[in-house]
Amino acid sequence: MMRDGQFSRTVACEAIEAGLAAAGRPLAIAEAARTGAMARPQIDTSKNTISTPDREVSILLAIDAPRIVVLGNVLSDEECDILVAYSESKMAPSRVVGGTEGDNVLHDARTSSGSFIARGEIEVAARLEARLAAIAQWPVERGEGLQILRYTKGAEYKPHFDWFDRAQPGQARLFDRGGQRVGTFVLYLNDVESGGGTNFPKLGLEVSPKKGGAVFFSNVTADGVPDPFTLHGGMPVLSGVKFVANKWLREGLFV
Ligand SMILES: O=C(O)CCC(=O)C(=O)O
Ligand SMILES: [Fe+2]
Repeated sequence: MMRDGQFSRTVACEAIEAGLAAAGRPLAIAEAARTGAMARPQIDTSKNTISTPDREVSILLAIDAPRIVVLGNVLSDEECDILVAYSESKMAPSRVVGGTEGDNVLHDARTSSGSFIARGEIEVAARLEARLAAIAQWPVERGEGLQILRYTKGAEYKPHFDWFDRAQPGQARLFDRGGQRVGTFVLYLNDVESGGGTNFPKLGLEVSPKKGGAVFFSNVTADGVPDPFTLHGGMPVLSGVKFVANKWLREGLFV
């Protein structure tokens, strides 16, 4: 594409992505076919650790399909504390995507409180975003901001999918800004006294919250279609409090 007589790859990519989104096509898959790039976020689990620009992250568990990777040492204790302190002042009851207009609504299935930190809003967020981009080999520009959640005793998030469903009223328009949610990081920001694991009921798997650790899962299969085995939830907190940060990775640019 020409702009001021020069070829602009960014502008060309944006135009292609906008066209594919309008046609309802999976962006990352089509782009992967065209450029040889990856179709979904990918974590290299061939070694026991991953080097990021500023931190060695450890791999604690890896499952191929659905793709799930449990990670340790993703954040320092201090980074966790900063994110919790920063977000606590602006917590509001969590909502789920569910309105007929694609809006967010209150729902019994999700009883946490939450707040958003936009990409790069604070230095710690920017640092973490660069780290997660290195871990998942997925550009920062294809990620949403951070969603911080606080679960007090008894609070939970019942099993659900993170991907958007075109067939649901109101959800189709969520694809307009960045396409499908192809990957999820749930980052644990504190140690929970009891309860509060992230469970995958179709797999019989429960990930225990561990401060600074995380679970990553790919919401789509290698073919780019939603993976029903990623059904997951936040188990009720039995004692103590639980803080997590969610980071959702999109198939296209999230701007
Ligand atoms: O709190 C958890 O362990 C999971 C949270 C989650 O799945 C979500 O917020 O979408
Ligand atoms: Fe989720």
